[in-house]
Amino acid sequence: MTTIAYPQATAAPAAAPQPPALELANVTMRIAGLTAVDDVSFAVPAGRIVSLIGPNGAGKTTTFNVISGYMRPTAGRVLLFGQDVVGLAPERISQLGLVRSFQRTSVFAGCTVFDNILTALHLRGRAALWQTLLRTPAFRREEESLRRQAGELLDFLELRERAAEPAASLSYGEQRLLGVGLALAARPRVLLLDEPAAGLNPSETEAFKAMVRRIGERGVTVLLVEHDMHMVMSISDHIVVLNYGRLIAAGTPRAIQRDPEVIRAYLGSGIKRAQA
Ligand SMILES: Nc1ncnc2c1ncn2[C@@H]1O[C@H](COP(=O)(O)OP(=O)(O)OP(=O)(O)O)[C@@H](O)[C@H]1O
Repeated sequence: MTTIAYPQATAAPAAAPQPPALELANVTMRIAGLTAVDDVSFAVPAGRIVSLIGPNGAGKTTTFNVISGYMRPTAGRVLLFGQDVVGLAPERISQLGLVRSFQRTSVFAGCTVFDNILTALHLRGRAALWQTLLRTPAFRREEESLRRQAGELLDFLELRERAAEPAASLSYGEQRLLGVGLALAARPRVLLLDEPAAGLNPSETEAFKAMVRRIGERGVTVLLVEHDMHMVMSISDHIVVLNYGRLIAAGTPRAIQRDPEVIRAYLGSGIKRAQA
């Protein structure tokens, strides 16, 4: 089990130890005779930004699928704040606070940017169907509150100016930001981001990096799969490296950039770019 050493926050001596936000313990996933994830263990402490990197086919997406409940691992445990979530449906895991934002944009293109966020917030709303249908005072109060939250979320995403426009009119980068906004509307405690920088131009990547940092500052734990090493090295508190399904290294960005096995397996000649 790879233990990730973080500087300890000062805590009262008697405080009960907090479980990590997410922990994988000896997770193995065999698919059609191939071991896509091979006895992988790592922990993601609450409130940190951790990246999962490795060459194509290393098992990153499969690991995400196992964590989020889309695949049941052949062996091992996945603990969300100490609770084993193996065998739970993805929707249940999402209700427990682990939300995944997909590689492909998933916005409702024909709706306005505001309505996209409002709809996503409604999915987590508390009003019962009968309250919604009858438009009871409780429903109207909740609607007002959700509209206010949608505005706040758009401020957070720096998309408020585009609120009234159809999502389809956003640039690709803005659509990716909105896609993360939809995931944030589910109020995640842990957010999984699958290649958020794929296809973004450099300025869009910068905007995305800033947003991931802001998400982390709000106390949301982030686990990121990403090939853009500039992004990974600049925003991660910690990095976990997979190769052929096995964990080959885990450490700070600085340590990972100097790890001979990681350089050999993945960073290779890209190391200079990653350090730049
Ligand atoms: N549904 C599947 N059926 C068969 N093989 C699969 C399936 N999903 C993943 N694999 C195999 O498992 C291995 C790990 O794939 P995975 O997609 O998890 O890697 P990855 O690190 O996410 O790669 P990439 O960076 O290219 O997205 C690969 O050899 C892949 O071909």
